[in-house]
Amino acid sequence: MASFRSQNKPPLNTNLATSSLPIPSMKKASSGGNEIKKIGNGKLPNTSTRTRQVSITNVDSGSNAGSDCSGIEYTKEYIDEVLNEKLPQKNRFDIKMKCEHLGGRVKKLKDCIKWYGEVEESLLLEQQKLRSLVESSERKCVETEEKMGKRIEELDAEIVELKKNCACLEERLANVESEKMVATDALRREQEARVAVEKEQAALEERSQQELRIANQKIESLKKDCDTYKTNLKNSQEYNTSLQQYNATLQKDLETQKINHKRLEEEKVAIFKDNITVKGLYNRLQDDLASFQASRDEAIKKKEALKDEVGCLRAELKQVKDDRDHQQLEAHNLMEELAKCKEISGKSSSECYNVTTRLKALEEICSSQRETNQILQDQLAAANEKLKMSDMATWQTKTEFEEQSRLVQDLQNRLAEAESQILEGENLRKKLHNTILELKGNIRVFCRVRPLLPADGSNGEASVISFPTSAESLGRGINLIQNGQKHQFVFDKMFSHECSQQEVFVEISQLVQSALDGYKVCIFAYGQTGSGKTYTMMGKTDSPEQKGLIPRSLEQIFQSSQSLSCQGWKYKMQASMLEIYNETIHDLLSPNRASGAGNSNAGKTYTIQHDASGNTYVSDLTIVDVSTIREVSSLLQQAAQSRSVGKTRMNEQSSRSHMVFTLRISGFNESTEQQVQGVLNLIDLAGSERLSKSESTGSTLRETQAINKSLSSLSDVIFSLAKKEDHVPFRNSKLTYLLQPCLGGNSKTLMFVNISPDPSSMGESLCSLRFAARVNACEIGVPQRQICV
Ligand SMILES: Nc1ncnc2c1ncn2[C@@H]1O[C@H](COP(=O)(O)OP(=O)(O)OP(=O)(O)O)[C@@H](O)[C@H]1O
Repeated sequence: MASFRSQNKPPLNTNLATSSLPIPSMKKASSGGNEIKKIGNGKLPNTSTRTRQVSITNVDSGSNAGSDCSGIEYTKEYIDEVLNEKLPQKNRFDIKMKCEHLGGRVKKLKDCIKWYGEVEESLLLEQQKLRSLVESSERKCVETEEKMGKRIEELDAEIVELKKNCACLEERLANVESEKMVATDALRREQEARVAVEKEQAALEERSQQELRIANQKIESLKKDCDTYKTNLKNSQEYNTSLQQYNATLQKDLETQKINHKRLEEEKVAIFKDNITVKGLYNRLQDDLASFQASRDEAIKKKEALKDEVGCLRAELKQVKDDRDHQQLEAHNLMEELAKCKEISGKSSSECYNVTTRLKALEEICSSQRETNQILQDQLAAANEKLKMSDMATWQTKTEFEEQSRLVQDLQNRLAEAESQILEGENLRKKLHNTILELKGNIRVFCRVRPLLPADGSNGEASVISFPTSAESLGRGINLIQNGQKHQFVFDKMFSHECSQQEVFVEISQLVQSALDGYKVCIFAYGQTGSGKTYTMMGKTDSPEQKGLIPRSLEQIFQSSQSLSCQGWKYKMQASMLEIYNETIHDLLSPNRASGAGNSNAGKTYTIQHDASGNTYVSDLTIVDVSTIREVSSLLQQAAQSRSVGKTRMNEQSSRSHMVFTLRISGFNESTEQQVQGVLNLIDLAGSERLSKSESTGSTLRETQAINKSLSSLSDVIFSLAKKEDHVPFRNSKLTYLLQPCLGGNSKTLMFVNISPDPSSMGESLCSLRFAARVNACEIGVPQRQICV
């Protein structure tokens, strides 16, 4: 500040110096011939107390023109001298001299006055200049002060800032100092430790010297042993080679097991078909048997009726015979009576007539009785014939029935045998399937390429996807050509565009079956939008051939649970369905949603929780008990209607959310008291897509961003698992947190990567395939069965 002031202060003395009036010096005037002596103290007369010097040399010489005062310095002493100058005594009375003397003095004084006038004038001028200088200086001073004020304010602010910084630095200093103290402590401790270590080192060195000596001795002995070791090493190498061979054999065994597995699968399918045929035959025979039994019962009934009829006829016949006998007896009596009458001809003719009439009547009755008897005899014969026939039919039916029963028994035995074979095969299948999964220890990946659609706008000729035919990647590989460069990928299974929904399902049916055996199973479909994820998972429910994996899996689960009931298994199943839309969970089975009340589940938290045994729960989610495929189908329909679907440039009916279907299966075996807890998670992910390609805007853009974010969280989790990092970022998105138990290790997980064959989608297809290849290489551990006895 001080220096600033000094820099900006106007140089006041500069002007004064140039215009300074020197005090008259004691020089002698060069002209005028008057000798001037030093007078007074060299100061101006009382007019000024200033010590400024007045010099005649600085007065304009022009102003002294006509006077002879140039070169004279008019000091006070000089004026006093002129004033006090006395006339010389000798000329006191000389008037002329006196006049001359006075004239000279007057002239000197006049010169002096003139000089002073000029000096005054110049001083006034000087004063004016100085005033204007002072004013300008004052103005400058004011300006400078203003500037300085502003600067002071700025500097004050800077000071405040600096003070803050200072406080901050002080704080840091304090921290640093405390750290320094800690470090000093640590250093001290380290130094102590170092001293201790040094001591120890010294002791160790001593000991090591000793040990070195011993070691040298040992080396000697070891050298001897070395030869022995070399021999052992050779043996070990041979052993290693044999182990490698054994490993190769195991690999071959695994391959054989796989082939066996496949064969068993085929056998199982054949047995299943046989079983179905036998069951059909059995059912037909059962129907036949039932109809035979019915006809036998009918025949027995008929026989009984006929027997009754024959009994009746026999009773009737007996009655008729009795009547006839009675009539014959009566006729006989009458005949005897007639004979007696004829003998007694003396009796009246009228009596005779009566007897004759009665006889005739009796004969008539008798003949009619005979006719009736004949009819009854015929009827009886016919009834006997019928009975005979009926007996024969009954015997025939009985024989047929016995034959059928034998056949049924035979079929039942065959069925039981087939079922036990199926059971054995099933157990073997489970064992092989689990062994394969344990050997693989990773997420399995199946790839599916959808057919070209008219909407793709490309023709098949421009095909950029091909399937290798080499032995090792047949049915597993896919080649993709982009910009003339070929990219090759191999997965666990490859489904070309020609594969039907049933062919795809056959490959996952064992996995689905594992859910009934108490495993956690997770199947999810990944791929760009419009690549066929929803088609693969849900399919077209209105067409039986195009049903997707979800309905087919559920059908299989219900069928198997029914067939396992003969082994004592009873299952309870609970279904739930949710979607994750814009990082928010929505309950797809909520009654409010179904009733079209929109998302009126406000207040529901839907938080994801995992328990200690790796089961996942979502609070407030609707869970429905299901026991038939029909119930589940209606739930699937309800959920499909509730799901958030939109139209993008890439897909007319694009799923804008991740849909998760969960079926919890609790099984209990009454005979073995075994209990299993399986979970089947079937997930249709939202499509990955590039913002630029999808041309999304507004809310669709937000949806797309949310989808891409959660899919990128999924890939972060997968890559973190692949790198076996300590921290896996499961909590970065709702999707990954929900799938944590499936991705984290103890479940059987399968990913479908869906690919579009459209050449314009090759960029996305390549990204999807690369991601899938990383997923396939990701080891997540061995799945565990949830079982308790
Ligand atoms: N294997 C296939 N056979 C016949 N048509 C298929 C097949 N896969 C997909 N499609 C058809 O392709 C179209 C898009 O399929 P889909 O809706 O399943 O794709 P997506 O991957 O689920 O899309 P988004 O992620 O947008 O929901 C549908 O019309 C579907 O019927």
